[in-house]
Amino acid sequence: MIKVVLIRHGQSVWNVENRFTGWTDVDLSADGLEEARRAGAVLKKRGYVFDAAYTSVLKRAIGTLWIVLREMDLMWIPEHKSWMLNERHYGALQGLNKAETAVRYGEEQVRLWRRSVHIRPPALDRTDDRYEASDPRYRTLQPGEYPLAENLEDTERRVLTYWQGEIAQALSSGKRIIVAAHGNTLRALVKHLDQIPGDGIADLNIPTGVPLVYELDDQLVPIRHYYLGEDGEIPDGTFPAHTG
Ligand SMILES: O=C(O)[C@@H](CO)OP(=O)(O)O
Repeated sequence: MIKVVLIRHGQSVWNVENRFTGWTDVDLSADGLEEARRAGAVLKKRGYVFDAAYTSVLKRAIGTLWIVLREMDLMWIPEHKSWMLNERHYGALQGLNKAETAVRYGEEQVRLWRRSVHIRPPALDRTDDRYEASDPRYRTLQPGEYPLAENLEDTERRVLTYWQGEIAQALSSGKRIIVAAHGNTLRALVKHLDQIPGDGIADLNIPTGVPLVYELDDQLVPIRHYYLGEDGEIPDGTFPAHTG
């Protein structure tokens, strides 16, 4: 049986400020640092060991991974970073306060921007300071590949390209893997693994800093999944919806 551990980064400073974050590279909050430390301690206590780690090029996910690996005394394992595991690009909403945006555009519009699989948030303009295509970390993107705004389907496409090209192969070759990523990146991955059609994923909110374990068969089809807390396995659905 194959196991993969997914973990959403710990709470970020923009989760606290309730801002649309996307590809903005914000730090973990004090609580987020502590969530990551606890996650590492829980994984160690439960006997988990990893051979390799995968994360995005954003410091809230990288930092979470580093803290987890430090707690587990596994800082030496190979780490693979890719923009394909970045959070969903939130376009021109990045930086705006979610509650203020709901007052301005209406709750329903904001719900669609946040949770619809098909609707994209307003696009970023290429002249906007938040358009960071020239940042060195994005130099491997092809011309036009840097997103101006993504819906969940767009995110799912790139996450699955990376999953199938890199992570699935590592899992199939027997490597024990942890993936430290983001709320919507992991929702996209869960949508794929559990074959959740259409907008069925809309109500799934993955909590920050809690290991989510997927047990998979040889074909990487899920057998079962659960969160890992201080007292052991926590069935999915017992976490309150996360709004950050
Ligand atoms: O702002 C974001 O990038 C994400 C994750 O925090 O938010 P949401 O839950 O609205 O998709």
